[in-house]
Amino acid sequence: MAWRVAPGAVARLLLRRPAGRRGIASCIDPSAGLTEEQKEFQKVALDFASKEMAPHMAEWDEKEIFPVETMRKAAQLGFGGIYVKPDVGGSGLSRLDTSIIFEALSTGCTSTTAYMSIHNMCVWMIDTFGSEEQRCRFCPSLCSMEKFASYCLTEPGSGSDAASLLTSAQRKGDTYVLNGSKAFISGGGDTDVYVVMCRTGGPGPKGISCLVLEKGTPGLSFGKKEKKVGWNSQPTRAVIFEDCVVPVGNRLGAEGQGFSIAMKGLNGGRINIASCSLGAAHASVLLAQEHLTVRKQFGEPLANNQYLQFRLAEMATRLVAARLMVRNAARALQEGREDAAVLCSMAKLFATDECFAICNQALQMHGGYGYLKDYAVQQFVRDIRVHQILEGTNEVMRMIVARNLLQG
Ligand SMILES: CC(C)(COP(=O)(O)OP(=O)(O)OC[C@H]1O[C@@H](n2cnc3c(N)ncnc32)[C@H](O)[C@@H]1OP(=O)(O)O)[C@@H](O)C(=O)NCCC(=O)NCCSC(=O)C1=CCCCC1
Repeated sequence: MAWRVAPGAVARLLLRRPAGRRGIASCIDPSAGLTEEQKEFQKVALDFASKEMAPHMAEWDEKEIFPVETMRKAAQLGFGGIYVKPDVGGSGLSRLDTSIIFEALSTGCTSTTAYMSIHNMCVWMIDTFGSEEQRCRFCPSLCSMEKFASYCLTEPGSGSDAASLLTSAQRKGDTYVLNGSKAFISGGGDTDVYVVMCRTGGPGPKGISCLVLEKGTPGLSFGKKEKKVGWNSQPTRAVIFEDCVVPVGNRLGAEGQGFSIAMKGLNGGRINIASCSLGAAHASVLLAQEHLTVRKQFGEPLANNQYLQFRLAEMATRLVAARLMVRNAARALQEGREDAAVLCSMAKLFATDECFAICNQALQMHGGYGYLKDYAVQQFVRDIRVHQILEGTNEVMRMIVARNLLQG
């Protein structure tokens, strides 16, 4: 019997309405408890993921294709500025709605959806902290994904210790002169708009400002395309600034507000990335479910093996727990609660760790087949591994939670 699974296997599983035994809704159904409206756009996102993304995810990964046209199609559905205000082209949806959409899209291609989440974070930052003129200048073409954005915080010498960044912006009349470099920039080189955290004042967080740069600015250049374990449908490059002249009118917020803007962007970013992990884990559970049912060993389906049944039950339980954490944090952020930033960190920590474990277990259940590129499960494992590292490592997430508990 041929076991090889066509690249469209995930799409086929996604299109099947998730159902448990005897027609009772599956316990991992992501639409459980949602409003009718949320179920509606979740369905739109799942359909898009299964028809427009899942059939191509292996090719985008293999050939390192940044699927610009597919993302533009997604933007026509409102996914280019999901939590951006409607007057500048956004969809004006809530953080919870956003999480539901990213979870659904990620089942079709986690790497592409993760880039879209970063893009959405950048547009939200401009929408929220920009002047009317800046909002009108940048947001419409970003929401439609005619243009793409990159978030530039990390530097070769500052990762977790983000407030020690060195890229400098020296004020000269109505302009800043920008010098320095950024590392690991998603979309870098292929995107049009760069949201850059840089130093306009003294050391520490209060000396940081946020500038928006456009591709084509003299002195703006890019490093080589990095070779990565996953996230291959989005390019990653260093971004280099050599005497880049940026108008003062491109600064978001006041001088010294940049670190706060960057962190507020990341609060949402962290639950968005966690949502992408949920999608990958959901798809992996579906793949494992199917494999256990179809694959026979010792004369019977693997699904009859109690050890594997227990592992599958654990995977489903961890998925549902992670989803609850993410949705709880999304609600807290939407309500502007004081504990929102810490809850976002807890959700990012829990969901990205748990979902990686789920995907990895799904791969294990596939035996040797799980290690073959013909099977989608390995791509979900490779794509979400990095979610434990970026938008704040999970060690930094633990630090944020511990600080909250011990320092008030
Ligand atoms: C938590 C952290 C380690 C911060 O520590 P310090 O002790 O230096 O700063 P501290 O004294 O805690 O704070 C300064 C001001 O900042 C406000 N604020 C902090 N967090 C937040 C927050 N979450 N929300 C709102 N405000 C925040 C804080 O209140 C304070 O302001 P105040 O003085 O009170 O007015 C921070 O640096 C961090 O988090 N690192 C991870 C970086 C990190 O996450 N990269 C990821 C880079 S992006 C990335 O990886 C990507 C990859 C793929 C593409 C997309 C991006």
